[in-house]
Amino acid sequence: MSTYDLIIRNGTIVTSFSESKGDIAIKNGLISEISECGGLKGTCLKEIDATDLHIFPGLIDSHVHFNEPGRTEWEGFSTGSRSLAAGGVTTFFDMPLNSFPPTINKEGFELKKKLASQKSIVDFRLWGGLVPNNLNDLEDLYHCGVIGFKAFMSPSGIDEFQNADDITLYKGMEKIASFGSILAVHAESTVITEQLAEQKRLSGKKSALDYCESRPIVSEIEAVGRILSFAETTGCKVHIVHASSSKVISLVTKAKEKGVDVTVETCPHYLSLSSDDFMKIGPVAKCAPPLRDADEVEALWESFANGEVDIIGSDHSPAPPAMKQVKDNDMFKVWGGISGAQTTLMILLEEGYWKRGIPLKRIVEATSANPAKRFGLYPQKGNISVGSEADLAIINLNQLYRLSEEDLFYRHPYSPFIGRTYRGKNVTTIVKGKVVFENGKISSKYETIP
Ligand SMILES: NC(=O)NC(NC(N)=O)C(=O)[O-]
Ligand SMILES: [Zn+2]
Ligand SMILES: [Zn+2]
Repeated sequence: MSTYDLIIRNGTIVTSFSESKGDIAIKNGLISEISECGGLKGTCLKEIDATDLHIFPGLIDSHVHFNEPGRTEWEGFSTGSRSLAAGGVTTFFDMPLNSFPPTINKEGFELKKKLASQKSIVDFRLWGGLVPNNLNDLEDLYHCGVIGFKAFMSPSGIDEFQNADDITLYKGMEKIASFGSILAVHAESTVITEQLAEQKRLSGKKSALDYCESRPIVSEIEAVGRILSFAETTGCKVHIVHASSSKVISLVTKAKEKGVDVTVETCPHYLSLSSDDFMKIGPVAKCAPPLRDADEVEALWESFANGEVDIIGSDHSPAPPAMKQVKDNDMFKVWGGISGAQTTLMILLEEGYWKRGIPLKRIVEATSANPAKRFGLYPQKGNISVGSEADLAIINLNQLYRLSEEDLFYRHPYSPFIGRTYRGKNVTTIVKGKVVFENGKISSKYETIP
């Protein structure tokens, strides 16, 4: 008779391609058996009854800014990873900024890796940066094991992480293609956004609406078109992050049809908040690209439903509260970034599954299977199958609750979603077989923040 570390019984197991009831046995951090309910024979150290609950592969959040080292007071791996665990996320990919130093060379990578290994309670990978003057560091970063490279096409808001000019992009992409790696891009046009911002400044216009108008959808379309042409020429794999509009997504779809190796991410905030919400909620909802109007939000859901959105990432990019407050009535001066690491799944369940009838399989695909596939982690991650890592989120789809500040594990517990009501809550999170979140709490072993 087998002995297991953990058995989860009677849950509905959801993957990107199937949904069925069953039991899951875990040993040494891996899924060692899956059977029909009641079919598992053997003993175990711990058992979880998942009757009436759904089991998803743990989410993979391929886009967070935890800002450690250097700006740990903005977030950090301890608080950031706990918020992910609460939200059912079992792996994150940390962006190469806004940490100091940024992850643009081997030293920066090793330092961040050490800190994340000590402090994170979920699994992680690190992005490397492509910035002007670090072309000679890309190969080292690749050998360090970066999950991919990230570049900005417009200013990042952080002096030590400069946006890449076209030559840096093009040459960087030639190199990245030579290793078979991938470039993720923040695609907004510097020319368009800076000219429009300057016009607003000269006419004294600084409201939330003015900020949105200074970063129109066409600015994303122009930048995405440019990066796609570089991708076609260099053969470099490209991943467009935080597309705010279905118009950007369809540009990517057309490029895929032409054979360009490109994928696209959008974020829960673009799917659940509009520019009108931004006017009402204020600076906590400021991000770049900005929130769009309600018709755009609906069109983005269409792109999500029909599979054109490959990946959902949170783009969790917090800052200290003082930087998220309006000073001099000027929205342009507020830090651009939304805190969303903890809320991805609940938003997709409420707004997608419950309100718009999006199948759970599609949600699993965009939050887990696709990021695992795109970044070379599938099927060890992103799936529930024998031999895959036991990264799981156990979800009560019917649990109704109102999000409050006390629910948030962030270093600074603000969020544009506070006060909203959601159906569907992650109740237990398992990372490589270890229960890190249970019954609405971080497991006692991980409670103390280092
Ligand atoms: N420096 C940042 O963290 N920027 C982020 N800020 C946003 N999206 O508002 C981003 O991903 O571009
Ligand atoms: Zn960005
Ligand atoms: Zn980001």
